[in-house]
Amino acid sequence: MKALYLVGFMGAGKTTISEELSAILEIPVIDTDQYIEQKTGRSIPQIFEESGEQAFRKLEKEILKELPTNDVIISTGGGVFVQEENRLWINKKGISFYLNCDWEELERRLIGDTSRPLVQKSNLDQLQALFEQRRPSYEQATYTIDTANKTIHEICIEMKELIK
Ligand SMILES: Nc1ncnc2c1ncn2[C@@H]1O[C@H](COP(=O)(O)OP(=O)(O)OP(=O)(O)O)[C@@H](O)[C@H]1O
Ligand SMILES: O=C(O)C1=C[C@@H](O)[C@@H](O)[C@H](O)C1
Ligand SMILES: [Mg+2]
Repeated sequence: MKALYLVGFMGAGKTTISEELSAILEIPVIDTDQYIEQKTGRSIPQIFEESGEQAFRKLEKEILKELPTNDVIISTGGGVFVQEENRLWINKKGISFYLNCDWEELERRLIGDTSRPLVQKSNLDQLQALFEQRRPSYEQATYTIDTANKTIHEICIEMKELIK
């Protein structure tokens, strides 16, 4: 089976859902953020701080092409699918799922977060503007999954039905 890529904004549930989907489908999962941290030995906030966002975007682009493209679930960082080159790669090599979540819910999940550099440096209006700016990119995924009022398990079953 082609790789399944989960895409969407910070807090949409990519990491959480990919872990449950991995257990249901019995295929491994790779989280691009965790992969970059392991590969570089640095945390994402550290990479942003020491090398800047552009260096992080370059790393994302590089590692995407190192990852397997069969029998795997890839949970992408929130900015991966925004870069056109990455989008083209993902949609050519695999099946992408946009986890669509309304802004009010994302805001609730992101308030107080200390692990995401873009949340640290932006106020809520700026984050919402970034979300709106990125939305047309996310909408180019193979499938859009509306996650509102659904449990993680329900979302995974919906995804499973789409690929069977
Ligand atoms: N369907 C859901 N119902 C309830 N809580 C959820 C749901 N999906 C995600 N969450 C919660 O939202 C939070 C953010 O989820 P997660 O870290 O998986 O987002 P992400 O999309 O991987 O973000 P990032 O792009 O920053 O890596 C977690 O606390 C998770 O438990
Ligand atoms: O949406 C983004 O640009 C990001 C999302 C996270 O997954 C991390 O990749 C990082 O914090 C940047
Ligand atoms: Mg994540």
